[in-house]
Amino acid sequence: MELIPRPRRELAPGAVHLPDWLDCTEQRRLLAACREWSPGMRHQRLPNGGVMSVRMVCLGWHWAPYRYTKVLDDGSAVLPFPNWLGDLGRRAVTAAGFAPDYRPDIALVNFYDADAKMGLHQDKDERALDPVVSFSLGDTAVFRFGNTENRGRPWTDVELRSGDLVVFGGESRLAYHGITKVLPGTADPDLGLTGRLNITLRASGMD
Ligand SMILES: O=C(O)CCC(=O)C(=O)O
Ligand SMILES: [Fe+2]
Repeated sequence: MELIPRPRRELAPGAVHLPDWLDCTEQRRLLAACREWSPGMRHQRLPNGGVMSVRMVCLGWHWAPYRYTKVLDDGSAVLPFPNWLGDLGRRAVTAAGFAPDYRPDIALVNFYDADAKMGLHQDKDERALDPVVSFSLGDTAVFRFGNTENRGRPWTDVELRSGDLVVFGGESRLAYHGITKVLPGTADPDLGLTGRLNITLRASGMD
């Protein structure tokens, strides 16, 4: 928690940053769940031959760049998307000012070590255009939120700290965004996480 509270901020129309949205108890609960999911974390190989620096595990639908599947490459089934995470997602979109009838069925759980980044990209493999919800835990990271046209400016850089919520939907649903750097050692030692976790929720629009 911050000594001086950071204000809620619109990053672009339809994109909102709510600092310290998860309290310490909720952060711990989410971290404990991530630890249960973490044995499935992998560095994803991209079709262009690159390998992502984050380690990722998916719930509900597996993101096999750049499409969603129910089965992983090794033939195992994707982990289930828990109801409580959907409830948390509904609370999050409501807090951000979006309609509460949100039914996310995908979570991407990303782990960033000190050197991991995520290049600017659009979340555009979903068939639905419901908002994306993002929760951050652990080390602070610099989140770049751009525009829907291309990877260039205008963009806004914002620090995401443990407990922060970002929701982007509406006109910003297909905006380019990414993580330019993690600030190692910035996590509250009491949380007990070295590195950063980010959990994004999406609605697939698929059965
Ligand atoms: O780590 C973040 O804050 C962003 C993650 C992200 O953009 C994604 O998983 O698509
Ligand atoms: Fe994304």
